[in-house]
Amino acid sequence: MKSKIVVALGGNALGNTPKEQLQLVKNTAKPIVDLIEEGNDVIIAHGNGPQVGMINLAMETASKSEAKTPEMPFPECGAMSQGYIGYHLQNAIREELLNRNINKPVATVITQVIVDKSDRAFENPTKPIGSFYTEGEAKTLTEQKGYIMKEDAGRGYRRVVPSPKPIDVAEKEVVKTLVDSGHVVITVGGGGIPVIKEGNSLIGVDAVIDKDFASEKIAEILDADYLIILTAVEKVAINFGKENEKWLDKITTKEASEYIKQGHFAPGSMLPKVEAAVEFARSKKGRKALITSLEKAKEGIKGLTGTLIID
Ligand SMILES: Nc1ncnc2c1ncn2[C@@H]1O[C@H](COP(=O)(O)OP(=O)(O)O)[C@@H](O)[C@H]1O
Ligand SMILES: NC(=O)OP(=O)(O)O
Repeated sequence: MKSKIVVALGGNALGNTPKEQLQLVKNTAKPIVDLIEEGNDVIIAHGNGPQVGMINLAMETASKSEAKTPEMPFPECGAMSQGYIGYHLQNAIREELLNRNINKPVATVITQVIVDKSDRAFENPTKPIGSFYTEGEAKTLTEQKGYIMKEDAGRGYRRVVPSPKPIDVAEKEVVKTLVDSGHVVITVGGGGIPVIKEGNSLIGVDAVIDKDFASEKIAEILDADYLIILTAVEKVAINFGKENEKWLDKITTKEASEYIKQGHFAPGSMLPKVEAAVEFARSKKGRKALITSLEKAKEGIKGLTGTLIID
């Protein structure tokens, strides 16, 4: 049966450098085109943590160097990350479609996502961006650049920025029109460029929206049947990494909420995925969310693997 599917791509779908990304998106395009080939309408969202951090640091370093390039505001760095990732992704998907003789246009929509300027997240930066650093390097970055650095799920230190919740998608009508006319759309890249609404103006703010929450928002707006969050693990686990680790096949939103309360999911990594999945599955009868790996997406949608979250 044909479904409308929002696919959220994690860090492993894109890598950390332009060279790595250009290579990795070729693989990323395959499971996406598998879903399209089976007749589904597919909308693609993706993260931008490493990329927006890289762009911001590079622009800041260049502006303070002898080159004296203009200072680049943070929201513009977010927009650059959407364009750069979208460019690679749309070309890879276009090529994979053509290789399978599927004639479908692919486009990236530069997407702004409206946030609340009084969101408490602005007072408590939590979203990791950029590269990983040692504790010593992190201290130096705080001293030299004033960055707030935090330990990221046992993987090293990263800069953190505020991560407000998405309220609405400014370009939603454009995205709907494109999807309804059979186009493959890449949208809410990096969670969308965070903006606040002031009268008729949309004003960019220094933040990074979590792509799992933004993907959930656009999936609701588009009345999608499925939210598929693709990451580095095939399934979600309770007691992750412990002796009594248990991989989950199918859970209800009630069970998932209980596991969230018990602290089974790492903040900034698995927690937003499970929270977004629960929100989507609860938003309308029949909606389902699936968390699985990029490689297993095709099997996952057939119900053969992954963690399915239903209400
Ligand atoms: N309970 C859990 N079950 C499975 N994976 C978990 C869990 N808690 C933390 N993780 C880790 O979270 C990672 C996914 O988060 P992350 O790498 O930040 O996501 P993204 O794919 O969006 O970049 C997994 O690869 C895994 O290492
Ligand atoms: N914007 C965002 O959520 O990026 P990551 O998935 O790379 O953290």
